Amino acid sequence: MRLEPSLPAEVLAAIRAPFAGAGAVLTDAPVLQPLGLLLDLAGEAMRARLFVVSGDGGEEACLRPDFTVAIAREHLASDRASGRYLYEGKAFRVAPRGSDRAEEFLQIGVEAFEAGDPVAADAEIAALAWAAAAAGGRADLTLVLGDVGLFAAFVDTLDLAAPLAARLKRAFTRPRQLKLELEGGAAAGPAGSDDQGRIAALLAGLPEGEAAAVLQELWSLAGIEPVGGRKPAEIAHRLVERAEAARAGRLSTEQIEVVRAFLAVSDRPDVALEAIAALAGPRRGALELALAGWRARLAGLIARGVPEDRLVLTAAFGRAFGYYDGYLFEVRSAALGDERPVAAGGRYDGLPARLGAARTTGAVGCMVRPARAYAGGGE
Ligand SMILES: N[C@@H](Cc1c[nH]c[nH+]1)C(=O)O
Repeated sequence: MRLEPSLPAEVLAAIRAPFAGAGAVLTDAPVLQPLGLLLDLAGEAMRARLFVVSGDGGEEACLRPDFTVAIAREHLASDRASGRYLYEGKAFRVAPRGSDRAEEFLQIGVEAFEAGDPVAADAEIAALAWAAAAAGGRADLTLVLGDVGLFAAFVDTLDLAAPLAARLKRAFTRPRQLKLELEGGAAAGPAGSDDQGRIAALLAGLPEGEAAAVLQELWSLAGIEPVGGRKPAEIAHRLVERAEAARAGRLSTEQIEVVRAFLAVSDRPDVALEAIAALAGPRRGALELALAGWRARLAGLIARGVPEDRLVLTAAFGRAFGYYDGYLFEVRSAALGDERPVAAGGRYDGLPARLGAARTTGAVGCMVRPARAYAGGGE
């Protein structure tokens, strides 16, 4: 496993210092995490990056690729209504093929599970990440901001049929699906004329239980049985979904153009927000609200000392972690490039509920990678 280059103790102390003022409790989290859960919550895109560990007979595990899910689990187990946690420890990710990235690396971070003004907390957390990253001495940093929710709010302005809007929103975090939607091609929604499309359309008219029974009957009539594959109920469910997607239709050429224009927005935040507002369709209410939130968030960031000329808002910005559901960001160094963020974070309000939390608060956090922040280092 490739290690990071070490950094001078005083630099590490300087990078750590901003976290000391965050009012968080120092917490430890298990290095081993349940593999299935991590894939569910961190996203399939993480699979290739996980070190999988198998013990004797036990549940399959992986080395923590980051701390967010691990700390959220600790928070839930503590049964506290709210909490703010500080962590410092190693995380582990398989380096992409051909890259010389460290696979075992230090992260310092904070995760906050708190009610209260989310926009203010967003600004506080991103400013914290910025301060820690900048303490490493690099003069070439930018704070790239994005928002998983902004795309959804934008799609809602377009007045699309509900199933099409839902499909498009889901595609935001799935680049291949999004490409299909924006090519307007046959593959975006399955066509109704191929064989699968016909069966799907027929089954979609039935309750799912009955649709599954029909499939079973078809198989026994034909004297076949699918081997080792999915159960009839699951197949029926998928076919019904396909039929619904097909009925939802596709984006028109004009709509494709507007969505493309939205996704191409990447600029100084005030300019980006203007551009997005100008692209909005007739139902702009929800988007206006989101844009107002962004103005407040940006004002908060600047008030907390992040230089305005280092901010970029990128509408299409996403991260490989699947748990984000609001604003998210990376602090990047021009010397290290886009693939090696120095710090990162964002909001993931939905994660605690997905972990089984009965009561939930907001959830937001960030981490810094000291070895990358260190101006004299190379990782
Ligand atoms: N865990 C994320 C950063 C983060 C912390 N909290 C939310 N996001 C990472 O390693 O990139």
